[in-house]
Parts: sequence; structure tokens; C-alpha cells
Amino acid sequence: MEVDHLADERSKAQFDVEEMKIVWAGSRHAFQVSDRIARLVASDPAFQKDHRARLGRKELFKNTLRKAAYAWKRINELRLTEEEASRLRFFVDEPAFTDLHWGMFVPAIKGQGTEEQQQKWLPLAHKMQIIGCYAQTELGHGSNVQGLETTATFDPQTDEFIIHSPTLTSSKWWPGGLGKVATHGVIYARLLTNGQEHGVHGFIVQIRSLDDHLPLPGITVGDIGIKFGSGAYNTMDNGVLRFDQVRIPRNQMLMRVSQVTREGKVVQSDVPRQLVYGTMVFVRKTIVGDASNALSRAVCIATRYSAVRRQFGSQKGGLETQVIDYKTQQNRLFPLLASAYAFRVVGEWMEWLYTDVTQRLKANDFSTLPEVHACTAGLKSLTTSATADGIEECRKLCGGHGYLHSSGLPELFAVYVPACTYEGDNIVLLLQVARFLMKTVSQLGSGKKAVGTTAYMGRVEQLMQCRCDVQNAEDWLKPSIVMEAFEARATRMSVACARNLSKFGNQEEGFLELSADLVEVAVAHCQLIVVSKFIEKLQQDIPGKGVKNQLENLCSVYALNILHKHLGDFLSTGCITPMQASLANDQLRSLYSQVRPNAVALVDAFNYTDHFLSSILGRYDGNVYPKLYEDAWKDPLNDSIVPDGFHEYVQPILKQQLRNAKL
Ligand SMILES: CCCCCCCCCCCCCCCCCCCCCCCC(=O)SCCNC(=O)CCNC(=O)[C@H](O)C(C)(C)COP(=O)(O)OP(=O)(O)OC[C@H]1O[C@@H](n2cnc3c(N)ncnc32)[C@H](O)[C@@H]1OP(=O)(O)O
Ligand SMILES: Cc1cc2nc3c(=O)[nH]c(=O)nc-3n(C[C@H](O)[C@H](O)[C@H](O)COP(=O)(O)OP(=O)(O)OC[C@H]3O[C@@H](n4cnc5c(N)ncnc54)[C@H](O)[C@@H]3O)c2cc1C
Repeated sequence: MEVDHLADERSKAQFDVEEMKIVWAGSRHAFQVSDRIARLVASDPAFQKDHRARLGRKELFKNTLRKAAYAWKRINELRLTEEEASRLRFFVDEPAFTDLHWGMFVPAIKGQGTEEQQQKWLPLAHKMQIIGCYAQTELGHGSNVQGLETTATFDPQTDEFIIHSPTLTSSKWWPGGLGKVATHGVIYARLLTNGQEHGVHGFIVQIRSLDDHLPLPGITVGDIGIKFGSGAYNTMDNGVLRFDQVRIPRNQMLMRVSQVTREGKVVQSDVPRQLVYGTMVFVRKTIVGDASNALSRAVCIATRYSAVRRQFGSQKGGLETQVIDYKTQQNRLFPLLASAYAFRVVGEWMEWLYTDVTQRLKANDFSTLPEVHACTAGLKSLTTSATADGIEECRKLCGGHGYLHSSGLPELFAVYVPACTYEGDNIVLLLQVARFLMKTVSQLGSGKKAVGTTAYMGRVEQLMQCRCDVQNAEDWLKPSIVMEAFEARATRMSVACARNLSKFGNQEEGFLELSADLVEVAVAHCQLIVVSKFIEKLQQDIPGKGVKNQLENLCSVYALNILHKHLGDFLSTGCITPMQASLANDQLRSLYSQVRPNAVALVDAFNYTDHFLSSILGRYDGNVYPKLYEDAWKDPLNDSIVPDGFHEYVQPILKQQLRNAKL
């Protein structure tokens, strides 16, 4: 009979876990789909993944190709919907070329292609008759997209573009799927016609033959090599690509934003040029949604293990203390648990925001685009940085055993951490938010209304002067008090930065000089968005015994922990007094006590299978020690008692020592 070592913990829960699972999934339907697909993947031996770290790169990669092909076969056999297929990809839990095909190549054509181009290319891509990648970054430039060097020169004689890599640094470098698999790519290059330059645009370029998969003439392509961590992101073929005067038909430039006529004239359509960057906005919002997946996974492992692990505190020979009962453990773990829930809520909101802007764009309303860019960039930065740091903190929370591959945490970290860099370096993205905020502040007096997530700045006069009303610790549970403190902090920091900027004769010079402060302003604004969206969510009717109460506690933990960590901002801007800061800390401690009995149930609500978690420390049944012990013996190093190489290299040293001793 299987014993549930965490049964005691589960019996303490003060809320309906099944209802919380539905809140986490987003809807009853989403929960049912997710649960069904998770089980399907977990029960299929073809999706086994616990041996990945022991494979060499070639084997690992071949294994990924096999899994991706098998996944595609199952998707077709079972006629999975897009929602189901994307859950399948999530639970298969292995980065692959298909991510870039579905996640960037297809969206780039949808977002930047004309109707005609979509009709030609999308059916091929949807049936995977071609496999695409997104090739923007080069060896010399990633963040600075306008600095890309690849050229696309229009040749009016042949009605073609000539795609060329003029320098070593213009080699495409990093695109996922490019290294070994992609047959096509959306390639970003500087458009040149009639000797004039017209900025960076996307072009569909065939890279490899559809017959023998060899590179087409003029193309040099390969993989860029092993990346951080064993296994991990090495299932992906990030690639290098060079063009030597490669010709493509004119109609393979993505022409929704600008068109090149037969004569080589460039015509701008009525959509803003920034839509060339649209695929990045789409992926950034996807990355925000995904942050809660990665963080919740790490938190699930660390929480279950913290309830199993005991150190010190035995009374009269009784059991030692569960490490989850130490306030220091709670102070590190529970804010991460709260962040996972907070990012879930903000990810949901981001989906709404994206759907809204997509509908507006269709109706030629571009008014919300700058705000959507700022929100996706800022929240991508905030959530990925917090998640990457959070996964590493969870590893430390698991002590020595967290460092074992079988804890599931090292691989999770290695796969996740590039999210802080790809799709926009997190600092570069925060500087985009800061630009947006400085612009908003500068327009406050001009009658232009601050809207959306910056609407609070419309109350600048009140927020510059308000005094926090907290008299006792419980006051910090009031949403209006928390909101005002966060809004006042973000406003005062923004206004202070704007004032400092105005002292510079040259705005760009000032922006560079003050960029470290500007990043902090952007963080304050983004943290406010997360807090406000969590609070908004709690205004809704949330069914299920105790569910809303748990979410309220987590929301308060999220906000008060940020307040504690960024106390310097709140105190130096005069938003709160030192006494009120101390009361916030008292309230936070009290909240930890309320979260404690519910902690294991709160991570059960993520509904992760043991297959997905792939962590001995995070097993659902908490049966950690026998399984760790068992697993050690499975290591290939333990296949033989005396390891290969011992007699050859080590024994002679031992023998020498023995001889020396005898002399
Ligand atoms: C195995 C199973 C198989 C099963 C198969 C089934 C599959 C089923 C489904 C699977 C789905 C899978 C989904 C996976 C999801 C995808 C995973 C992806 C993984 C990650 C891959 C990573 C890819 C990349 O990294 S791509 C490269 C990204 N590169 C960057 O992000 C570069 C960053 N730099 C920039 O964005 C810009 O250059 C920037 C913004 C920093 C500066 O640009 P620029 O100099 O041109 O602008 P500015 O002068 O600063 O600004 C001008 C103006 O424009 C505004 N602006 C800037 N950017 C934008 C924008 N994006 N949108 C709107 N507006 C923008 C800016 O604010 C300025 O406005 P002003 O008003 O003029 O101030
Ligand atoms: C795993 C992985 C997968 C990727 N997949 C793809 C893909 O499929 N397709 C694709 O096209 N690209 C891809 N990329 C590339 C990725 O998008 C870029 O690496 C990323 O945009 C960062 O650009 P960079 O490498 O030029 O960094 P850099 O800009 O060189 O950053 C280096 C440092 O400089 C700082 N910095 C840069 N500019 C500024 C500034 N203005 N102010 C202050 N500090 C600054 C940064 O903060 C950072 O600390 C991938 C990258 C990785 C790691």
C-alpha cells in the first residue's frame, strides 16, 4: 500500500483544493483539458524524461526530434485542439524547434504578412510541410534591432531581394530551430531599394532543401554549440546562419507594414512601423503567462520537501522540527508561493490585454499599442527575473538535496534562466518602460489623460502629498491602503526622475546618466501593476470554501513582502513612516502563520503530476528518502563497484604511497 507522507499536511488545509485548482487553471474547462493532457503525457513511456541529463548532445537532440515527431503524430491521431496541443507541449516539458515554429514563425507571418502572404504560407506551416524559425539576432547585435547588419537589397531587374551577410558580425546567431531543423525562417534585414535604406523588415527565406534537407546555395548554417546546464536547453538547436547573395522573390518580404512595389518604391501602410516588432510583443505576453508555471513548479517542490524535511528541535526524543515551521524558511518560501499566484493572475490579465489590442489593431485603432508594449516588456522583465531568482532560492531552500539533479531544480533553473535575456534583455526592456513613464509624466500638465495602467498618475497631485493611514498592523490588509502606498511610491519615483532628467540640456544624455534610477522607477510601476491586478481579481466572486480567503492572504503576502524588500523606496519618498513599515512587517509574519497550514494544499492546487515535476523532493506522496536512496544506485557510475580508470590512474598512486611508506 502506498503511504502519503504528506497526508497530515493535507488534512490541515482550510480551503477547497479542488476549487482552487480551477482558479489556478483559469476555468473549469481549462482545468479539465489540462488534467486530461497531463495524465496522457505522464502515462506514455515515449515522453519519459528522467534520463536526459545522462545523454550526450547528439543523443539528447535525436531524442528530442523523436519526441517532437511522436507528439505531432499524437496531436493528429487524437485530433487535439490548439489548446490541447499547447498543453501537450507544456507537459512534454522539453524545449524543441517546434516552439519557434509555432511560437514565433507562425505568429510573425500572421502579424506581419498580408492576407495573400498568410494564405500562401500559413497552410504549409500549419501542416508542418515547412518548419520555420525566427532569425532576428546577429552575432554583433541582439538588443539593438536597428543595428542589425544583414541586408535585403531590391533588384528591380529580376524583381527579387538579395539577402546578404556583409560582415562576420551580421551572421544570424541564436535563433532556435535554425541550427539543424528549420527549412525556412523569418529573417530580419535592412531593406535597401534604389540605393536608399528603409529600416529593418522581415523576409521569408528558405534555408534548406525540402528534398534532402541540405542548405540551399549561398547559405551557411549550423548549431552554435552547447549551452548552460546539462540536458536543459541543449535540446534546442540554436543556430548560426550566413547569406551569400541569396535571392528571394519580392513577395517574400512580409508586407503588412510596408510594401515594396515592382519598381522598388517603398509604400507605408496606415499601420505603425512598430508592428514589425509585433511578434516580440506576442511572445513577451506568452512568457509572462509562463512565469507562473516555472515558479509554481519550483515552489511546489520546495514546499513539499520543506514539510518532509526535519532538522533540530526534538523534544524528549520526539520528532525534530519540520523545516517549513522555521520563520526564516517561511519568509523565503511563502513570498515565492504568493508570487506564483500573483503572476498567474497577471498572466491572465495579459491575455485579456493582448486580445484587446489585437481587436483594436484590426479596427485600425493603434492607441493602446505603446501601453501594451510597455506592459508586455515590463512584466516580462519583472516576472522572469523574479522567477529565475525564485527557482534558485527554492534550490537553496531544499538544502544539499536541492543540488541533486533528481530534485528537478537544477534543470528547471538552467532551462528557465535564459528567459531573462531572450525576447529582450530584462534591463533593456525596463528602460523601454521607463521611457514610456517619463513620456507620461511629461504629458501630465498638457491635458493628455493618463490611461490604462498609468491612470493613477492622473491623480499626481494627491499622490505626491498623501499620507499613509496605517495605525495598526491589520490596516495593511486593506486593499485601498496598499494600493495608495504603491501608487504614491511609483508616482513619486517617476516625478523625481523626470525632474532630474529635466536638468539635462540633452534628454538622451540625461536618460543614459540616470538609467539605473529609471530602471528602479520601471520596477516600481510594474510591481504596482501586479499588486493592482491581484487586488482587482479579488473583487470578483470566487467560489469554493475558503478559496478567496487564501488568495487574499497571498495577495497581502505578495504586496507586503515587496514593501519590505523595497523599504528604501517607500521611506525615502515619504509614502510611509518607519513605524508603519514595522507594522507591515508584523502583519507579514502573522500572514505567514495563516499560510503555513495551507501551504501543501496551495501547491497541490497546481495539479502537477510527478512526471511533470520530475523531482524526488517534490513527490506528491512525500516519500523522499527511500526514493533518493534507490535513485542513487541507478546512476551509471554505480554499474560497477570499481570505476573505469581506477586501476589505470588512481591505483598506481596508492601503490606508490605504499612503497614510499615501506621505504
Ligand atoms: C515537443 C512537442 C511538440 C508539439 C508541437 C505542438 C505545438 C503546439 C503549440 C506550441 C506553442 C509553443 C509556444 C512557445 C512560445 C514561444 C517560446 C519562445 C522561446 C523564446 C525564444 C526567444 C526568441 C528571441 O529572443 S527573438 C529575439 C528577441 N529580440 C529582442 O527582444 C530584441 C530587443 N530589442 C527591442 O525590442 C528593440 O530594439 C528595442 C525596443 C529595445 C528598441 O528598439 P528601437 O531602437 O527600434 O526603438 P526605440 O527607438 O527605443 O523606440 C521607437 C519607438 O517604438 C516603440 N517600440 C519599441 N518596441 C516596440 C514594440 N515591440 N511594440 C510597440 N512599440 C514599440 C518605442 O516605445 C518607441 O516609441 P516612442 O513613442 O517613439 O517613444
Ligand atoms: C536561449 C536563447 C534563445 C534565443 N532565441 C532566439 C531566437 O529564436 N531568435 C532570435 O532572433 N534571437 C534569439 N535569442 C537572442 C536574444 O533575443 C538576445 O540574446 C537578447 O535579445 C539579448 O540581446 P544581446 O544578446 O544582444 O544582449 P546585449 O544587448 O549585448 O546585452 C549585454 C549586456 O548589455 C546590457 N545592455 C545592452 N543595451 C543596453 C542599453 N541600451 N542600456 C543599458 N544596458 C544595456 C544588457 O543589459 C546586458 O547586461 C536567443 C537567446 C537565448 C539566450
